[in-house]
Amino acid sequence: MSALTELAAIASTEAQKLTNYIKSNNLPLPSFEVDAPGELPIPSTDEDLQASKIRLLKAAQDLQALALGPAEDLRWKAWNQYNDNISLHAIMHFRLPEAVPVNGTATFAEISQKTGLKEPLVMRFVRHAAIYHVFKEVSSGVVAHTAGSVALLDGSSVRDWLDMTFEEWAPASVYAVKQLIQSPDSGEQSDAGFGIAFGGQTIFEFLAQNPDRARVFGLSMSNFSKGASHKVEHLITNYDWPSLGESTVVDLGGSHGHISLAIAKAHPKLKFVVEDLPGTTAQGEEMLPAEFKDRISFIGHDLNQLQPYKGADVYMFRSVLLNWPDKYVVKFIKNLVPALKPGSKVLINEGVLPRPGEVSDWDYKVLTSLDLCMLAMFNSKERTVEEWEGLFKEADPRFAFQYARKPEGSLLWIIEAVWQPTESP
Ligand SMILES: C[S@@+](CC[C@H](N)C(=O)[O-])C[C@H]1O[C@@H](n2cnc3c(N)ncnc32)[C@H](O)[C@@H]1O
Repeated sequence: MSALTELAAIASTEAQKLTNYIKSNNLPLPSFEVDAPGELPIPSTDEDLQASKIRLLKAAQDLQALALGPAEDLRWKAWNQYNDNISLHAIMHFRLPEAVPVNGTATFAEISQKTGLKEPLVMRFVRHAAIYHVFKEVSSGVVAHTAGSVALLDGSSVRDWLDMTFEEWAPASVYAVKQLIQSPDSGEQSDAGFGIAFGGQTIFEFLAQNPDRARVFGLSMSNFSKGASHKVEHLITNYDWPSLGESTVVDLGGSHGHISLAIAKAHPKLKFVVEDLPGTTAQGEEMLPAEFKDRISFIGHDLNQLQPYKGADVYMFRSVLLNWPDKYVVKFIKNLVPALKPGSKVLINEGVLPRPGEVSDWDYKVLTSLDLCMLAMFNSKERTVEEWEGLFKEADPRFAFQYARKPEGSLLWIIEAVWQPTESP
């Protein structure tokens, strides 16, 4: 068997297995049509089916690479990644999805009239995006939605993510390598690719001055936390919250408070203090449902300053420290010390960089690309377990590192250290 036929056989076997499950459970089959399911309808808890899906994805990706050969594969990968995004970015920015009725059609001229984008440009963007099933041209010049274009409608979960990717993350990635040439030894966020693209600002300085973009960033984080690998449920069910009783948890870099809110719903005895930069916490306060106002409060706080809330039981960093170079992570942990009481826990819920083969191919791809994204955006990185442990030691040897474990299906690990001031010098 050639590698090509072997991969095709794997793809066929796995696709059949997934289809059998979907059919035997009378679930909707995946398609590009407007009424297609939002995701492959297989349970996130079924490891066997999830592994099957990952083998299918890997086989499909490798098939394309082999069918093209190495030079052409690289040529088109690099080229398409940039150009595909032009049509998608334009479709999002000029709100083309809103200009087409979900179960009807609109002409290029009608879309142009509603969006203000010139008709020839509407045609170019729609025809290009339709290649990857975002819209379809049902007859010449007449456009209908697909599952992909519906996913971009206002209020959909992926829209903010794409918005943030196009507006902030993509320009940063273009300059990632330039940063390594200009300032290879820098330990500063402001030197990252983002800084080169945005006049020396860090993303957080930029967001502080652009509340509209801060809102999109916050919503993206909240949506990301709903994706299978970053679901907050992994943290809710795999950390021993019940043993804390009536405790207070400080959620550092807690954005609009969506993580605290989700944990608060599941564990009614806990109280939360969400800390973030003042603009973000002000937005979070506005968005907080009234029934949680007695259990969730907000403090505008810069991680660079000493921790203002003293004596909490848990200080939690979730998806925060990966944004910072090592010296800042050490500083942020040190800044907690004067506020800690013996037994206070520092809980970290962040990615851990695995070695090749330690996690599925899909997870490995997500984590390594997140690692590079951290480089471009923040001059930072994803870390190994040993690196996490080392950062606590460097911050203060009186932290007792407890464990780092990965909940099943989650890309975010649960890492805990306890403040034990009497046990070490
Ligand atoms: C990647 S988001 C994570 C949000 C949330 N914890 C989650 O899991 O979805 C990082 C957060 O850190 C906040 N942040 C960045 N710099 C900060 C600083 N100097 N002080 C406090 N928070 C900061 C950002 O505003 C943002 O909300």
